[in-house]
Amino acid sequence: MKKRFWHQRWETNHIAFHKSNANLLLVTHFNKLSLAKGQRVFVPLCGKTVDISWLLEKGYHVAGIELSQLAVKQLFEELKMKPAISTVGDIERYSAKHIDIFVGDIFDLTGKILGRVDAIYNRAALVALPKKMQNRYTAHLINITNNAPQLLICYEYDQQLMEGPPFSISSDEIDQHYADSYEITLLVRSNVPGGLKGKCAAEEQVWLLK
Ligand SMILES: C[S@@+](CC[C@H](N)C(=O)[O-])C[C@H]1O[C@@H](n2cnc3c(N)ncnc32)[C@H](O)[C@@H]1O
Repeated sequence: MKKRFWHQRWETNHIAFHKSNANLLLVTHFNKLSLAKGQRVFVPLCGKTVDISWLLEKGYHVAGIELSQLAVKQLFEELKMKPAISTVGDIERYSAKHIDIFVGDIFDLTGKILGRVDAIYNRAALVALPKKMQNRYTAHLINITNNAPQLLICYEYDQQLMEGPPFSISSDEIDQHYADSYEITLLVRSNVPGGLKGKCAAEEQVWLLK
């Protein structure tokens, strides 16, 4: 996906991926990461997800990265927080109490800029990237977070029936991306009611990578 694609999505408010309630799979399975309050959760490709608000309410600190400055401005408005804005290299950082959101391309984000990460919440992120970017993304994420444990939410469906995003990720692909770095557990696999985008049968899967 070209960066322009995502900027246009935000500019035209074409953001069906954005949900108004915290993701039920996050709420149900986040405790499997065994984090203590005050630990820092990284939300890659975060958009303005209300999952960030849920994490903050539960007492976690949050870091995120998002390409669209518009999305990040809306996120802080909706959180009713006034961020301090600074620039580090090609990246802007919007910071407020217990939250740092970086604005820019995740591939420009280094481990040093990101800082400590205790866990990753990876929803609508890996599946948002085309196949040819996925290897680079998963390796980069492991590198900049020092192999932090992850809660990863993916879809699996017949990619011939629908174009992404979201893209389909098979169990074999999960193994290819993560088996060298993590112990992989499939927490849940369930059918998407009505199919993905109402178009094709799909499964949603939650993976715990520790
Ligand atoms: C499908 S949306 C998901 C947003 C969020 N995770 C959620 O659950 O609502 C994918 C997001 O990734 C952002 N994005 C795409 N490519 C990116 C990149 N290379 N670096 C940072 N963000 C990116 C897009 O702007 C978009 O907001």
